[in-house]
Amino acid sequence: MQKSLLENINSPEALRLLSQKDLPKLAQELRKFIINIVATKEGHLGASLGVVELTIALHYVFNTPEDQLIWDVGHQAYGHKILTGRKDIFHTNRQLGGISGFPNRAESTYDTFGVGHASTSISAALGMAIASRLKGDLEKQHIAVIGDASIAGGMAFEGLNHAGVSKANLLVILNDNAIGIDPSVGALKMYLTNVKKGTQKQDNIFEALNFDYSGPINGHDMDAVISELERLKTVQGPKFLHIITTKGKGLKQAEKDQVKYHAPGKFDAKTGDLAAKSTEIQAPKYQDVFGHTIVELAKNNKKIVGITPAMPTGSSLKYMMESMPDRAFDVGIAEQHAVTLAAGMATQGIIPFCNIYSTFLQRAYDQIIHDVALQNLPVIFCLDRAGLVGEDGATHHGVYDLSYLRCIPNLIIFAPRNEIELRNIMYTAQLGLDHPIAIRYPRGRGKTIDWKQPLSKINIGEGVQLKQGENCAILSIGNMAYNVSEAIENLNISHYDMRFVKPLDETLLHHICKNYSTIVTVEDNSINGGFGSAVLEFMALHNYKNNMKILGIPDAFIEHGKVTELQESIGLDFGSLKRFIESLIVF
Ligand SMILES: Cc1ncc(C[n+]2csc(CCOP(=O)(O)OP(=O)(O)O)c2C)c(N)n1
Ligand SMILES: CC(=O)[C@@H](O)[C@H](O)COP(=O)(O)O
Ligand SMILES: [Mg+2]
Repeated sequence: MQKSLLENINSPEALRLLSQKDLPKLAQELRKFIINIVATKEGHLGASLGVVELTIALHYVFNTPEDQLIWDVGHQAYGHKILTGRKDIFHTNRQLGGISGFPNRAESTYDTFGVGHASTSISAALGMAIASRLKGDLEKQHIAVIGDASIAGGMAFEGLNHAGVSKANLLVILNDNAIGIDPSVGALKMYLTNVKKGTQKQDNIFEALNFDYSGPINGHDMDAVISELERLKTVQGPKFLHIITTKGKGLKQAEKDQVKYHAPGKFDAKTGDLAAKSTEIQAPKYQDVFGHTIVELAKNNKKIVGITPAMPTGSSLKYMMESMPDRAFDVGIAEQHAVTLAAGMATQGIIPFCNIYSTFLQRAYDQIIHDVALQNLPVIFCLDRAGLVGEDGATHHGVYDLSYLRCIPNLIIFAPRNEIELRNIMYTAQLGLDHPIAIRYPRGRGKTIDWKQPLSKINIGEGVQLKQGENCAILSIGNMAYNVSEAIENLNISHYDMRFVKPLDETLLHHICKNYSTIVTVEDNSINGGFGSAVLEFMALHNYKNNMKILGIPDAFIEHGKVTELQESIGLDFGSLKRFIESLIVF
């Protein structure tokens, strides 16, 4: 039996002691290691498999961690983590208390920049490179590795634009596999395809931006990649290396179905086959309720269009893209553009459903205020993955939207407690509202098997009572209603689903404040400035002096883990809620 190379590699120093001819074998072992662990522990797969040779070559050629290596998004950095001292704990990836699924400065000196959101690497690497120059260090290398979908993001272009006129010692490596999570889109993708085919007629964009451009080269040819990196190491100023790779390289199914194997869930490490799906009838994912309902509504309302920035599969807008390709738009990783595009459409009487993950909408904050709300354009925002998302962790939890949206005039904010409410608010919004609306709903499955009920209109600003009791009133928002319902099942407590964070149901709130001495709000948003804060402001304005408690995401970044574990860790699971509520009540 041949000796394992990976077994003895616990740092890039050890890697650099290997002979270059052994590196392809190491690549094979690294792929196998990643596949074996992701098969059972889950996580992102295809992206890391695609950059195995590049990862080895980078740590082999450059003097990491002294040289600064920045991975864009970071979902492709599993090989990097394994080679930089985290092999033995890699099985804890994305689990509570385990290592993060993304590079994280707190975790390792090799993780030079925290990532998770796309298109940041060029700016960050340029910042580091300029800092090095200012400190008189002209030897240090700064390398940004960015994918073909992420380089189309506005921030990446801003970084390239600046870098091209700097003298910074920056190397941008474009890892071009022609796909993001879903196939890459847009004119830049067409340009890159033409470069690969050798049919590009115009000037090279990157050369035109003043970069020393090389490529495209085969990113799986270890010797070719190493030799080009060695050459680039000696070139000063901004450099651009274009490599071509295959997402999912080394696992047949992952190469074939690159969308599914971006993050495939559990699979058989030997065969690559996905784990069998449960045959039990399950409640739908919220994303699918959105995806099917928009198609249903759009069939009857020709003004409806759908917009997603690079998440057709994740948002399930793919159903509309398949059935109505002219009216559903994947605009690439371009949240800012998606919002203003929707605003432009709304000025012309179109009804845009702009679907963006809560965490990624943070990118488009000014556009929501300046382009949508200030002009009171009736854009319908569907904010998926609101609340705690689980294993993606701090970079991806959608726990700020209620706070950052609530202060914006004109905007209606609604959180459905279940699938039926999501359908009904989508129906209500497309009937025509005088304002923009943000509808925020969680990742994963709901609980309503029989969710496809006839559509009915929701009165804007109206909350509902779910349970009558005495002693205390619990006010929840969104699907936190489930945890609350379970927590108070055997308690004599009232429960209200307020539904709208804005406008608040003031009639209902006056009633609640007059009838209950203790009020508790429950939300899966930050306690700073969210739903509870809105209720508290109402109470202060009207001089109510009730005993008031706000439960939600504390003022801290929440790590990764299962949603139930994370809820437990911050007292939002039903057991903790029950204990908390019981402690408030004097029996
Ligand atoms: C701002 C932002 N929008 C969307 C996403 C979701 N997302 C994560 S990876 C990804 C695709 C990245 O594609 P690419 O850059 O080509 O890298 P690859 O997966 O092909 O290695 C997307 C859209 C994100 N992380 N950040
Ligand atoms: C890396 C990244 O940003 C995406 O791949 C994200 O992990 C997708 O999240 P969902 O699994 O919730 O679609
Ligand atoms: Mg790609």
